[in-house]
Amino acid sequence: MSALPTDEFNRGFIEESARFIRSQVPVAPKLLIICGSGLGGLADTIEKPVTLSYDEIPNFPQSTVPGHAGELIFGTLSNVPVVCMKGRFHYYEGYSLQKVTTPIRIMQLLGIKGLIITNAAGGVNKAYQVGDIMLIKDHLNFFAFGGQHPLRGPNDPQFGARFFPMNRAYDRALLEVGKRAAAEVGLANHCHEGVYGIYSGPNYETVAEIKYLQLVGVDAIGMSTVPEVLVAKHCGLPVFGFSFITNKCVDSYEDAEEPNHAHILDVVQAKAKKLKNLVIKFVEHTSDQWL
Ligand SMILES: O=P(O)(O)O[C@H]1O[C@H](CO)[C@@H](O)[C@H]1O
Ligand SMILES: Nc1nc2[nH]cnc2c(=O)[nH]1
Repeated sequence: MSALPTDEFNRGFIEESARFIRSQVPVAPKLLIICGSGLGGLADTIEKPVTLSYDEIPNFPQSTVPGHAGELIFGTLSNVPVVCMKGRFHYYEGYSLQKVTTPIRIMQLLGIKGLIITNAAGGVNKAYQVGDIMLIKDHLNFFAFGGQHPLRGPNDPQFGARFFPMNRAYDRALLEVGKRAAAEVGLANHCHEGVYGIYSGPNYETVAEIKYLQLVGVDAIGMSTVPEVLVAKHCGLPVFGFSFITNKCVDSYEDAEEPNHAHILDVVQAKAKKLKNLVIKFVEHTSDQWL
């Protein structure tokens, strides 16, 4: 059995980060937006931005992946105080799942009331096209089937209960708002509802793995999101999430296409404006809920 990283279970460790952030930013955020690979541009829409670099914050992990700048952007969107994480952490970077998810707990201590989570993902569902978005209605946590969990270890009841439900992890009402917002920004014909699956990475999937994912009902595959959603749900935060489909997963040995991170970042860039508009509309429609 692997050793537990004890500092990450220590509330004082997280409180120290929260205290530092409080001393630097004038307004406490109500909503956390996590930007997926290449999606950091979502933060450009924030008004009166205040930037904190991850390396200034005590105990905060550092971004190591291209397309993840490593900055927190505080400000407002539709009058809602928000914080945008331009850069998230992944298990394949070498972080424990506890470390991957500490930002959620830090932000909860700062007073956030909800989470918007985004990612770049491969389209497993054959109907999905590059450039589509998938509103996340559920996930398949392959890590948990293997006994890997960010909440493994001592439970801190001040954050949440040891045993907690996940069957409504992706808020149904927020998902409906997301659908409406997508239609309003011209994405109706490129918008799906589906199941996100987590794969550890850092490699992309084999053909056999993609065929397996198709069989078990995964619509989009990535290397993130699930640990953060687990910790958000544990501490009672409503979650809205979407995947941006950056590549079609290869499910045939005859297909010579290969996924590539630089190309994935380019694909996100090409659709950046629409995705920003989607987030703006979503926050506009839900602002009352966070204030
Ligand atoms: O999930 P995000 O952070 O968007 O990134 C996705 O893109 C990277 C692979 O290209 C992986 O990190 C995968 O998880
Ligand atoms: N695991 C995985 N992550 C991705 N992120 C973006 N595309 C992909 C993909 O095809 N597979």
